[in-house]
Amino acid sequence: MSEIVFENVGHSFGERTVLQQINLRLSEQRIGIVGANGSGKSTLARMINGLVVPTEGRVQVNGLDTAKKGRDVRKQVGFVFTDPNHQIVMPTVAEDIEFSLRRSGLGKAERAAKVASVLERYGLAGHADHPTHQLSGGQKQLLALAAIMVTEPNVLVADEPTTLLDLRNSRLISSVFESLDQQLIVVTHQLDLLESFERVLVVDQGRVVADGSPADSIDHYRSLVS
Ligand SMILES: Nc1ncnc2c1ncn2[C@@H]1O[C@H](COP(=O)(O)OP(=O)(O)OP(=O)(O)O)[C@@H](O)[C@H]1O
Repeated sequence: MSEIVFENVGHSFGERTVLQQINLRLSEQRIGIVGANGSGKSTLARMINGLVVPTEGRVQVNGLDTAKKGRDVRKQVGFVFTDPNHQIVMPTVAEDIEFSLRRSGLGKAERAAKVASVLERYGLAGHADHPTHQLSGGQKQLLALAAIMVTEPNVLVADEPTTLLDLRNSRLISSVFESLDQQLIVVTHQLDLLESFERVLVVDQGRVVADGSPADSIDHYRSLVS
């Protein structure tokens, strides 16, 4: 399992401090992050692959400092954005997934086999040749996830990966998450997704205010809003 370490981390956008005094050692397989809108969850998640670098302290992934080794960190950490339009780049579903393998060094047949396997796993097998712009929002979310997972990252960070999904596809993602071998860190407002996770963090006004089992953390989160 990977180890992600936050050491006295803070982040400010200009004058605005959005995260402060974050100290974490994340080595569990499945970790959830919950909290109110604007509390700093996405900023925290983006720090794990160096998309956002701390303005105070440091973040390390398996010993690599995200501020200094961003490229190497991103080879290990796949990131799925809330809005799949941010990461879909190719005209068709299969091409988009294959695009992720362009630097893999794999031959054409191996790439095709990997693409076929993730299409199947993410419920997109019937859509291989569909234009990506014609997919529904939920199908785009599945495609964005498939295009990251085909690269087999050590860590997957997903920022609200089920917001656009119907019940069936949300269950599909839930079962995919349960079967992943990789470390998984999910920011979500869908609390039932986290029931089987090892650890859940609650972020409130830029701080981690609870950190424990899903039941305890979710109780704490509920108490913040009641
Ligand atoms: N690039 C940026 N420049 C300035 N402020 C930003 C930027 N990105 C985020 N913020 C601010 O940082 C704060 C935390 O945002 P963040 O997206 O991390 O919250 P969140 O907990 O993920 O919220 P949500 O649940 O609504 O997605 C917000 O007040 C937001 O306006």
